[in-house]
Amino acid sequence: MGLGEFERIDRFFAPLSQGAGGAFGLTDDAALLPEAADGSAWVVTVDALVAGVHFLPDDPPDLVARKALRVNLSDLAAMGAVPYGYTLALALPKGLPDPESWLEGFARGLRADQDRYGIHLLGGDSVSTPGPVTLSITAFGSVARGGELRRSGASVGDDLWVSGTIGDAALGLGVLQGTLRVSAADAEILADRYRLPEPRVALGPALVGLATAGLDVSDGLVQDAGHIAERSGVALRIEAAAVPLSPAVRRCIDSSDPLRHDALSGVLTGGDDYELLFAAPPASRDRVSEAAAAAGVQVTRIGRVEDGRGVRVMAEDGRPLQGLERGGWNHF
Ligand SMILES: Nc1ncnc2c1ncn2[C@@H]1O[C@H](COP(=O)(O)OP(=O)(O)O)[C@@H](O)[C@H]1O
Ligand SMILES: Cc1ncc(C[n+]2csc(CCOP(=O)(O)OP(=O)(O)O)c2C)c(N)n1
Ligand SMILES: [Mg+2]
Ligand SMILES: [Mg+2]
Ligand SMILES: [Mg+2]
Repeated sequence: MGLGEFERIDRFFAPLSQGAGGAFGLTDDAALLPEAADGSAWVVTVDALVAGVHFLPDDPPDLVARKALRVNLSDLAAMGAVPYGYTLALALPKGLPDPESWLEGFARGLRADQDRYGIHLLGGDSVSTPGPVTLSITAFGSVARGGELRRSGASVGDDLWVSGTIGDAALGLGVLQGTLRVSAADAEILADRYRLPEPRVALGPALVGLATAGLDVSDGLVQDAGHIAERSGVALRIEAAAVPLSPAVRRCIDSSDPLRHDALSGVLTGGDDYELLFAAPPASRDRVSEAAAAAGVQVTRIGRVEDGRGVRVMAEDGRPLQGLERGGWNHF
């Protein structure tokens, strides 16, 4: 006989709440959040992940756990918030072959990233499902009141910046699904970036007071840029050639048929990047660079904010890049 619901909570989850007094060791009906620090506000976000939709059904459970946590930490960073803790709702298929070893790996992944990001599990729910593994994490963080980074606020003349590199994860998914062939070394690099995003937890808070608008790129650079454009009531112009690419992604693009834009459009619209896209005035360039250097993150200027509406991605010849109609992921 395997472990029941409450033994599973005791064994795998309660230890992850140690250190957060308000979690009561996961023995009560709900958790208490402490008072927000003076002048700070709580920030809360939730993202759900479904096997076969957000991760591959046979992805290792520790990486599933860490990805679920990290995509939420990415949304906190996008608001300029410092992470505090999280709750977890987990639905496991009754027919999962070895649920205890899956849970052991899953909890190990949570532990690794809790330690890395200095956060704790505050509570959750454990249920069974006739469907695929499904989980939802709600993450809490804090930001100086009024300092939160919104999608609105970009002004004509601002620079448009992005952190890290774009497209690795989307091409990594293609590699894992067998639709993209690359060298074994590049396959590993790209697949790793798909399975384990790097939320920009230090950069986000460092942009408070510098960025005029921002978000994290989850659905695809072009589509997510569209959210800033819409909420700010401006147009965004992106120079495709300026978008930062890792060497592995550059090799994919260089080896794809120059008459087709498959690899490049996959990069610009594929999503799963979890990089920060933000606007800031040209007068702040040096301070943005210093903030990024202090956060240990590369940032690149990829365009600017203009009068108008929508997103225009320009090719090197100065004409709009074609084939980006589907700007990113849409669930429905
Ligand atoms: N089912 C829902 N109920 C309430 N709010 C939702 C729901 N789905 C999305 N939202 C809200 O809509 C906005 C856009 O959501 P989403 O595209 O998921 O943002 P993100 O890409 O940052 O996760 C967010 O403010 C989110 O909180
Ligand atoms: C197996 C698999 N297929 C496809 C994708 C691509 N994909 C699925 S959802 C998504 C967008 C991000 O997920 P969403 O639920 O929209 O997160 P949010 O924008 O709310 O942060 C992408 C790019 C994937 N990550 N994994
Ligand atoms: Mg979301
Ligand atoms: Mg987001
Ligand atoms: Mg989305």
